[in-house]
Amino acid sequence: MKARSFTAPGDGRLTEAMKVAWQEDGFLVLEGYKTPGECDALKERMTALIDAFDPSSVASVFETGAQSHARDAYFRESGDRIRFFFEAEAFDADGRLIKDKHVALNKVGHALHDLDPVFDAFSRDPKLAATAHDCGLVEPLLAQSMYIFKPPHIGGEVNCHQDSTFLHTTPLSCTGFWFALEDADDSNGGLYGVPGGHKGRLRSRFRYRGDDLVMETLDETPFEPEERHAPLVAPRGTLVVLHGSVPHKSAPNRSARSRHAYAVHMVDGRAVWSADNWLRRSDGNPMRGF
Ligand SMILES: O=C(O)CCC(=O)C(=O)O
Ligand SMILES: [Fe+2]
Repeated sequence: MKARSFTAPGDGRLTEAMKVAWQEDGFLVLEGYKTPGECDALKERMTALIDAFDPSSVASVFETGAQSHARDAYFRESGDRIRFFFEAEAFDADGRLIKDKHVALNKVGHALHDLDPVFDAFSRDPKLAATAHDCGLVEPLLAQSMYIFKPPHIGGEVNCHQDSTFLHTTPLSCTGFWFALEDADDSNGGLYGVPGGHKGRLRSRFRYRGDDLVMETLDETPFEPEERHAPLVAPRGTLVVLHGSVPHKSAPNRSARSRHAYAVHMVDGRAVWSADNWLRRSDGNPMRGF
């Protein structure tokens, strides 16, 4: 069954019905949160960033082969930079890029919100500060941002996960703010979430153990079966708020339509940030709020 959705509040403040849905479901679908013009401006800005990006400048990073040190470092250092990650199917068996770069990327991350003025303004919208507050973040800090492409035909699946796995605090506080920049549904790799699944335990943590990045199991309980996953149908402009413990995923995109989205993940400044999180920022460059 499709998840419940609401018309976005003009000022970002949640109504009582929205607060109830957020508490019960662990996600909140707010249609029309951003205008078509705001969505298009962000897409145009990303097009310009890709125009300026030369894939051959990072060729070593995308060489195929099981363990690429360059690829690993490119990812690890991306916490306070703007870096470009390709779809696996954008390369042929010899590791040559066989798609135009504009339809070959999986995502760009993870500090667009700090480093690019257009993304900064989209992310630090006062309306979003009000929504973040009403979703329980008392001192919201913008931890990471990702532009997610789900390109036509080759857009990869995102396996079921909880976002607190990747951005851990004590107590847990990670909250995702995912914006559909294009219509997203079950025909083009749209999102799915488990209503009420945020009441379950955090299953794992992706963290440093010494110099290694590891996936540590915290709880063996499997994620809910397929039939418990509701499509989070999101027309362009929709904001989907995701509780850090709610299991969610997205399907591959085999359609001819792309499915661009932009996600900002926040944590609460009152919670203690886990120093062994994968996401690291250079010294003297702390996470900031609104
Ligand atoms: O856009 C997707 O496919 C996945 C997004 C996601 O998992 C997130 O924003 O937390
Ligand atoms: Fe996620």
